[in-house]
Amino acid sequence: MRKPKVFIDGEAGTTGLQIRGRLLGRTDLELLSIDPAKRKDEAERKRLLNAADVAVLCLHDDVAKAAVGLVENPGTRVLDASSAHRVAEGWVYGFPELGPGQAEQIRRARFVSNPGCYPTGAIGLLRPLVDAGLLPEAFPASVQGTSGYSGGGRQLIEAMEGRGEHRLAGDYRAYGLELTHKHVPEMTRYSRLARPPIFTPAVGRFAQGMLIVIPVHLWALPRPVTAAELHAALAEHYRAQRFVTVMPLETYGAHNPVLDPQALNGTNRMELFVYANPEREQALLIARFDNLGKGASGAAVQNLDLMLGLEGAHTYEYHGD
Ligand SMILES: NC(=O)C1=CN([C@@H]2O[C@H](COP(=O)(O)OP(=O)(O)OC[C@H]3O[C@@H](n4cnc5c(N)ncnc54)[C@H](OP(=O)(O)O)[C@@H]3O)[C@@H](O)[C@H]2O)C=CC1
Ligand SMILES: CC(=O)N[C@@H](CCC(=O)OP(=O)(O)O)C(=O)O
Repeated sequence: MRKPKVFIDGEAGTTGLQIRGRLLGRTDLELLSIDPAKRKDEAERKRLLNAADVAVLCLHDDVAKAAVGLVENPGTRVLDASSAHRVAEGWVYGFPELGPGQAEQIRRARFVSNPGCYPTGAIGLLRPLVDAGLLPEAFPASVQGTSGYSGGGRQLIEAMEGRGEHRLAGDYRAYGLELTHKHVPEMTRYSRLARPPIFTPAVGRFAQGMLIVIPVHLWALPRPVTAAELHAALAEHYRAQRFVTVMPLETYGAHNPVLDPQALNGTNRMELFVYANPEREQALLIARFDNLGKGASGAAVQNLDLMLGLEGAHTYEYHGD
């Protein structure tokens, strides 16, 4: 049987390498590789893009948009890891766990946009609660994100790992303070929020791993809702999902929990937590995952397999390249 051909445009970059590492050893597809000396040669990239059954774009937004313009073969499908097409007409959002029918849409789509890392956690927490009617569409969401520095791609990795004058000062930095981060449109749309959340990202001096924290003042909701109800709705939504686990409800006073953002590194898993303080009628929704796993490259290979009908026993874990 003919094996489907996959070309990773940008395979030498952070996301591309992690996708490649997850596909090495796979015998059910053929990886088309570009000669490293020609990796930015447009003619060679165009040839490979059009030779592929699925082209995976691991490029910055402007280059990804131009790459789609190079695809002339109607048989070539595109999976874009960049943020260029996440809310674009004609593209399916590659978060299979979003709701009923989403995985099927990804299976059939010609153009699939992989979600952003921060939105994966925010949408993963908010959308089931909005769908269940526990949070109103008008919920004034605040999304606090902490990422490992690989989320910033090669340039931030070099700045964090560099020496001397090339090394970025400080171990932690809040950014996106102008409140216009490029992930906000997809968070708003796919969480079904009426207004954009306030999104405050931060990056620390650790390579990989991510926490997304969303506070909920339960007392301020238009109708009474408990943290246990939020937890039950998330547990029900993700009951049959392999890669998203809803952890037991944590109630104030039980113990002093701490969360390590790096705990799921190398996996395609995401853990969702609900922490509750019933006395204060407050809850915290938290998502933990690897920004390069379920936040990018693990998710991309999960989507690739849906598009190719190859999903099965794969775990999408990264074992190096
Ligand atoms: N890192 C992450 O956690 C995530 C990244 N993404 C998205 O994935 C995309 C890739 O990001 P990331 O892998 O981090 O970025 P990197 O900068 O690490 O990789 C981008 C790659 O594209 C190459 N490139 C640049 N211009 C061209 C060109 N004209 N033709 C072919 N290749 C080119 C770069 O080469 P060179 O370095 O030599 O310029 C580099 O190898 C981005 O859109 C990013 O937003 C999405 C989710 C998470
Ligand atoms: C730490 C860091 O810089 N993170 C990146 C987001 C990484 C990511 O998800 O990339 P996409 O934009 O393609 O989704 C940022 O905030 O721009």
